[in-house]
Amino acid sequence: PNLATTFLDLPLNNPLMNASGVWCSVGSQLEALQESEAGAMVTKSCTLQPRDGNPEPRYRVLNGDKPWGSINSMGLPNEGFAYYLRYTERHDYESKPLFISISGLTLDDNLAMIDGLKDAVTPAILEINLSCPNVPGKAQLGYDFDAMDTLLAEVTSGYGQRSLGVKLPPYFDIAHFDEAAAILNRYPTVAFVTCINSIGNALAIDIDSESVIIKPKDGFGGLGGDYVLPTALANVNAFYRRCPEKAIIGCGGVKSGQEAFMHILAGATLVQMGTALYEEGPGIFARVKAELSEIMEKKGYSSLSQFHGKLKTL
Ligand SMILES: O=C(O)c1[nH]c(=O)[nH]c(=O)c1I
Repeated sequence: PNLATTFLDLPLNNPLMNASGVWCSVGSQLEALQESEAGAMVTKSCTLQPRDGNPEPRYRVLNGDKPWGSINSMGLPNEGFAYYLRYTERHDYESKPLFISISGLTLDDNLAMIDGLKDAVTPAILEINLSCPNVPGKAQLGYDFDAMDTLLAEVTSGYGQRSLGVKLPPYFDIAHFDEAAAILNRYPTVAFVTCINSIGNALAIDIDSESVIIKPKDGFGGLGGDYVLPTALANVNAFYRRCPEKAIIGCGGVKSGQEAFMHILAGATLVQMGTALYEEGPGIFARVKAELSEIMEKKGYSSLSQFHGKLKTL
């Protein structure tokens, strides 16, 4: 089977990539992704200035030996926009496409980063993060539809005719799928939607210590991993159905070829891995590629397009 695909007219050897935030904050990690079997890669969401982020412990896998997922409240630690812009200038675009993720603390910061990017001669693809759940005092833009609309109006005009994408939080209500999609569909240069970011503000408890397990925010943090797969699949399919002109990138609960296959069936063109990559490292891409290929072989599919978005209903 052939795992090759295209995204915004760019060729990819396979649909797998990292989720922003995982294994992509510093040069050594970015180089490891560059060397890995990932079909594409994305940088850690950045702010205009470097940030330390929240106090540790701020990431934990949940339920010890049999982890069902992760909880994190990193707090947007990153090396600052200039660092990632420099990486976009030294990335090997022949080997795989690069996405750059921005998550400005203010609209002005987002516009300043957009300004820095729009003149850059790099073919990096912009993914704007509207869904960081862990910056104390900063509500998620993805849950404030007016603010999201205003940001998209400003950002798309600042970015001109260049295509870009948004990283959305999970929604849990059909009316919210409808409203978010209606906003996105008013911005034709928003060429893709990445669903989902972590399920925000979950709480993990350790009964031996009778305590929370991460330090920031009294233990509240974003949930990833197996826990979020059904919600991720729903968001991928909801936006796939509602935004026929846009590509969907699936993220959430992918740890093997099985979940990658589900995301593609639900409408994802590319598939991101976060928690599973954090735990296994960049070798995961070769493993999941092989697993996805094996599933396709068994089902008699020779290309992704033969089942992409072809989820059946009853
Ligand atoms: O806490 C983080 O840094 C973080 N953590 C997440 O789970 N999603 C995000 O978008 C971000 I910016």
